[in-house]
Amino acid sequence: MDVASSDRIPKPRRPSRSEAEAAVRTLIRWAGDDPTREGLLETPDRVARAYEDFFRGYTQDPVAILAKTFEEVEGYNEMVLLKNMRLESYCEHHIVPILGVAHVAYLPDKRVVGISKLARLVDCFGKRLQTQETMTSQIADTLEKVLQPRGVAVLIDARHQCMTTRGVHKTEAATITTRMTGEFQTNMMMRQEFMTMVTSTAVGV
Ligand SMILES: Nc1nc2c(ncn2[C@@H]2O[C@H](COP(=O)(O)OP(=O)(O)OP(=O)(O)O)[C@@H](O)[C@H]2O)c(=O)[nH]1
Ligand SMILES: [Zn+2]
Repeated sequence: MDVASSDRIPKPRRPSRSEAEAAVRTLIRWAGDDPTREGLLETPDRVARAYEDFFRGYTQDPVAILAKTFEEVEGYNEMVLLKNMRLESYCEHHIVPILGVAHVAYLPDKRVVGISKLARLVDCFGKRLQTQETMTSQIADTLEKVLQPRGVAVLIDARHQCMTTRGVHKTEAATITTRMTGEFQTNMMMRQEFMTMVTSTAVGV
């Protein structure tokens, strides 16, 4: 998949800050409250600022995040796994949080990337309106395209507040999605090693 086409940075005109705040006042009225009462007066401003935080991924370039790589790793060519990264995202159907963890691994082909960049990549796609399947694919496909490793594995384990605080109210239900490429797709042992490492409890101090 072409990463550029899957990186859905929105193209429509961005509304002004005052238009965004007016929209929040409309939603407050729709919810049944009065946006002119004291406790709600500053809420449109706060919500606009919160949206800048929730959706900061639209201002980030996922390819640029992975631009800097290193080759001086003494020929290290085993799996690199960053596991248990907190994932914060937002359901594109209901605009409520998707919260969970992401595990990202790759098999380097000469080049490695700074490990924090894997976390930045997860945030870049997470902090947007998403489905879990889409962001799982976007993370894996960007790593695949930019780093050109021997394989990529991504697993996301998350709870959708649209299923816990509304709708079917299945509080404990967690959704797991995976995307495997290269040797993780073709070599069952490699896939199994990834799954074992992800589920093992050992954590460095
Ligand atoms: N596949 C997928 N579905 C999602 C994700 N996030 C939310 N959904 C689902 O999107 C669907 C939207 O269904 P609709 O029938 O259009 O909306 P709805 O009436 O609000 O659905 P309910 O949640 O069943 O009340 C629901 O089944 C959600 O559970 C996601 O990341 N991936
Ligand atoms: Zn939802």
